[in-house]
Amino acid sequence: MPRVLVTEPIDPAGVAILSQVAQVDQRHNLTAAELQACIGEYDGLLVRSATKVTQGLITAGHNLKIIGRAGVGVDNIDVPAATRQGIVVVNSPEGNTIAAAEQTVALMLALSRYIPQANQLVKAGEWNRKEFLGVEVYKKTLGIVGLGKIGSHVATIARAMGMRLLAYDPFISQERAEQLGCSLMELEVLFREADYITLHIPKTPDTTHLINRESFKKMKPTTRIINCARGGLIDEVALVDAIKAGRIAGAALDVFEQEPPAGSPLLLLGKEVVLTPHLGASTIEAQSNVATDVAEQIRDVLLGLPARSAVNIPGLSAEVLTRLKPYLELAELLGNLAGQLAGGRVETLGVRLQGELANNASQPVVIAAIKGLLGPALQERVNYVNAALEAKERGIRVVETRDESMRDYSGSLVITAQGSQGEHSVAGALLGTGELRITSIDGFPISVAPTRYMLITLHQDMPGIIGKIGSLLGSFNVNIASMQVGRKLIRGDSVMVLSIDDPLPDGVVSEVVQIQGIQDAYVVNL
Ligand SMILES: NC(=O)c1ccc[n+]([C@@H]2O[C@H](COP(=O)([O-])OP(=O)(O)OC[C@H]3O[C@@H](n4cnc5c(N)ncnc54)[C@H](O)[C@@H]3O)[C@@H](O)[C@H]2O)c1
Ligand SMILES: O=C(O)CC[C@@H](O)C(=O)O
Repeated sequence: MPRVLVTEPIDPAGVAILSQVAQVDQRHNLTAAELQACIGEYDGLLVRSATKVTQGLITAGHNLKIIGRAGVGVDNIDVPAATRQGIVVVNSPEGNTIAAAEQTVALMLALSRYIPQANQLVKAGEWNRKEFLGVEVYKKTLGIVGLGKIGSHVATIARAMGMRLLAYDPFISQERAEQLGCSLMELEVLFREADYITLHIPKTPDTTHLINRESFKKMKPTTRIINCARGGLIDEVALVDAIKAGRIAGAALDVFEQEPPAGSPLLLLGKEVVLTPHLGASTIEAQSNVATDVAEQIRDVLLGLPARSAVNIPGLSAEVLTRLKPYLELAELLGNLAGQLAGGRVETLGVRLQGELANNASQPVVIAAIKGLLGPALQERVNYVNAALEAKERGIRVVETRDESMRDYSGSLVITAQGSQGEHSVAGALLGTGELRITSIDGFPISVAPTRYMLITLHQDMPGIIGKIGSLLGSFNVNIASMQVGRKLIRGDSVMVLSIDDPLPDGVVSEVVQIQGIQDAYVVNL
């Protein structure tokens, strides 16, 4: 039974799902060294935001097939390292959207009305009403940075509270922003106009310290900032200075550059700041959603099924996968065959999708062809996660073309491998029964069911040549299961495909190419 390690508390619903297919170990307080020492025993790893899934941990996780993040942000996971190792990384892109948006609005109101500080004083027996004269959000301007799932929901709530909405998101259309009642604008303008600024973007090298010392200079002294997205989007030292200097009015933070923010000067500020310990996703509903979502994907991947929200492999719905699955097998087979015919180093892989395939999601088919090409060299180290990266790192150019008009089969594929020893192309299709057929080799039409061992020759079509090959193989005790010849012209160049029952013994090919009329011969093991 596969083993899954869960390193942070998750909803029991997730554990129940994982337990259907795996032995689940919940070990929540492992140090980095302890985690490193035990990760090699596990097929799956499930984390939230606190576990740092570093390159070192991934390398030590040599049995890992999947890493699940019970939440949205995968910035605590070295996704490129996982991809290189062929490990699927999944998250729950929508499970905690509402929770994070509601926490944002709660922080905005708490900050405006000093609720945490007032609560603390009342509990301490004080009754001080003058200290807590707040501000209303009604008719104030909210600047939303990042109008994705959470930013959009914040916009919907804020609009209902009577706020004017500005947004900065270079990847969102004007039309979408208008639907949400937001005016899209440049960040500098948003800084100048907003009374509240809320961040809903991922942390990337581009967004780190997006809000910095210069940004605060552009804001109004009444501006309040909310960060319920990721620590590090705001330069915290500059933020503390800006608040102390009265350059802005305050900040509410759920996330920090370092979590927990031990020793941070933020902790010494007064009622201008409200701080929560990364609680954006901490609702019963969100935790149930994300745990279920991610556990289901881990279960599926361990069962050999696709993951619906993989961040490093194209996600496929079960319906699309059922339709594409035979074509993925075909693409892998043809990629493998073309690579073996080309021999040597392949520089360009051509993938031509024809007929109904040309209208389909092509990326998985292309990846399958690459996987087939690299399979003989990399064996099980290449999979759907890392195939494209492996090709890129080897400098293999992948060229995809489409031809919807090709109707000889409902869908067919032509894979061309061009490299140091020349170029070979193979085509294939599915029969109505779903069986795979190789339908041409180097443009010579054939119809061959692929088998494990094959001998393929390029030769001159002439009387007696088939007999000579048959006798030669017989003399090596090789049993021929089937044989087919494809030619364009009588007595012209032709291709012959022999399916054989066992691997071809050493030395056969060098004798085959001695036969008069044989131009080349290839041993293919699929
Ligand atoms: N505090 C929490 O517990 C908590 C919970 C959930 C999500 N989050 C975080 O909230 C953030 C947003 O999550 P989401 O689900 O809305 O993500 P999302 O992918 O739906 O939206 C992100 C948006 O940011 C935009 N964006 C990317 N780079 C940008 C840039 N440089 N400038 C402006 N916009 C940019 C994108 O176009 C996208 O619209 C993520 O960082 C996520 O990790 C935090
Ligand atoms: O695990 C959590 O509670 C935080 C999740 C949140 O940061 C996310 O990105 O989804």
